[in-house]
Amino acid sequence: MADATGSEMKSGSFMSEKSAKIFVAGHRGLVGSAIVRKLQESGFANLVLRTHSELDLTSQSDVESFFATEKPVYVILAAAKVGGIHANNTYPADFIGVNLQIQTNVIHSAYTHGVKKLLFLGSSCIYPKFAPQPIPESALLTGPLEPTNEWYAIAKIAGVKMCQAYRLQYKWDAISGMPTNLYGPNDNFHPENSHVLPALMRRFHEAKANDSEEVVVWGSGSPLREFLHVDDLADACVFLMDQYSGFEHVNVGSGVEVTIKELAELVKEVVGFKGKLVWDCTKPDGTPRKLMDSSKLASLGWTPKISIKDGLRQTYDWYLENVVQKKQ
Ligand SMILES: NC(=O)C1=CN([C@@H]2O[C@H](COP(=O)(O)OP(=O)(O)OC[C@H]3O[C@@H](n4cnc5c(N)ncnc54)[C@H](OP(=O)(O)O)[C@@H]3O)[C@@H](O)[C@H]2O)C=CC1
Ligand SMILES: C[C@H]1O[C@H](OP(=O)(O)OP(=O)(O)OC[C@H]2O[C@@H](n3cnc4c(=O)[nH]c(N)nc43)[C@H](O)[C@@H]2O)[C@@H](O)[C@@H](O)C1=O
Repeated sequence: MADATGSEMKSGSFMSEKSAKIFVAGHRGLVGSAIVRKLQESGFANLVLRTHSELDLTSQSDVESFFATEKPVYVILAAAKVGGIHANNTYPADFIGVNLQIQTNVIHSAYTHGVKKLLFLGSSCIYPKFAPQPIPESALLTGPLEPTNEWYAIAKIAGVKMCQAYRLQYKWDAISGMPTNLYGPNDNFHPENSHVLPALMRRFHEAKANDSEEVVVWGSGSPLREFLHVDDLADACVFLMDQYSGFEHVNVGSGVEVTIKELAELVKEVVGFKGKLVWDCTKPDGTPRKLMDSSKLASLGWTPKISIKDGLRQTYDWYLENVVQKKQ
């Protein structure tokens, strides 16, 4: 039965529909590739996948014809313009414009072509810069955003609201998950445009390989960040597809936060770099802290499994095998 927010609280059908056609948008990215691995491991055999060059999700007409032809039953939207603090700060028009286009096209066409359920992925940056910690879902739109990523955050907030609006008006099952900072296989290791964890992994690796004495790390080292391995996130996404059909977005975090200085020391140890760290305080720190309150997801029955130490080792092994060795 639907409640006042249009939420059908019945659940549990996704896992029993292993042959249903599922469109994972962004399947070659960090998150999309982990979701594909998880779905395949769980026995889903009818995935429909398109690379960016096969289907540009910013094109409304191409997205429309894709949905009209393929008619997927479920959609997981993991395609977006994504980057770290520098990329967000440097390309604000792309971060707001491309993300609004992708999510508007996919959400609207999915609804129009009879998709049964859609999962939209936002980010912890939707919350105010000085939100209460840990940040509950109810903190959304209660204060000003962090300026380094407000353009991206506004697009993501619009995505959450679009899912809620379609649920209210059409009783359509669109849900949103808000992941914390993620890492793992298929991350973006670009030296400037990536997130902190892959950026440092690459910088320490290259410094070790070149016998450099020091590595530059951005900012003061004092900001706190919560990291979740992407395989845990993928597991949570499948769990939400199966078990959650509510109006409100759901935080997906690990509950474990470290300072950027602690993170740098951890990555340095995993990589085996023996030199020193130099802090570049001309670079922005961004938000001081963004620990998510993931108690709602825990009360639904999901908790993460991968510790940051294990996750870092696994990611560094993946980086050595798939990035370093392939270049040689
Ligand atoms: N990484 C993180 O720490 C976090 C990520 N998230 C969210 O998770 C989702 C996935 O992020 P993540 O996997 O890290 O990002 P990635 O950059 O690793 O992957 C994004 C994917 O989207 C595809 N894509 C981008 N633009 C288009 C387009 N116009 N048409 C078709 N495909 C496109 C990319 O293809 P191509 O590379 O070929 O352009 C890529 O495969 C995003 O919604 C992001 O906001 C949330 C919190 C933290
Ligand atoms: C997931 C989230 O990611 C972004 O927000 P962020 O958490 O601030 O992202 P970040 O990983 O880039 O930085 C985290 C911290 O780390 C410091 N830092 C040190 N050295 C490097 C470094 O070499 N690269 C980067 N990128 N940061 C560095 C950096 O100065 C900052 O203090 C959003 O824009 C948005 O995309 C979003 O939703």
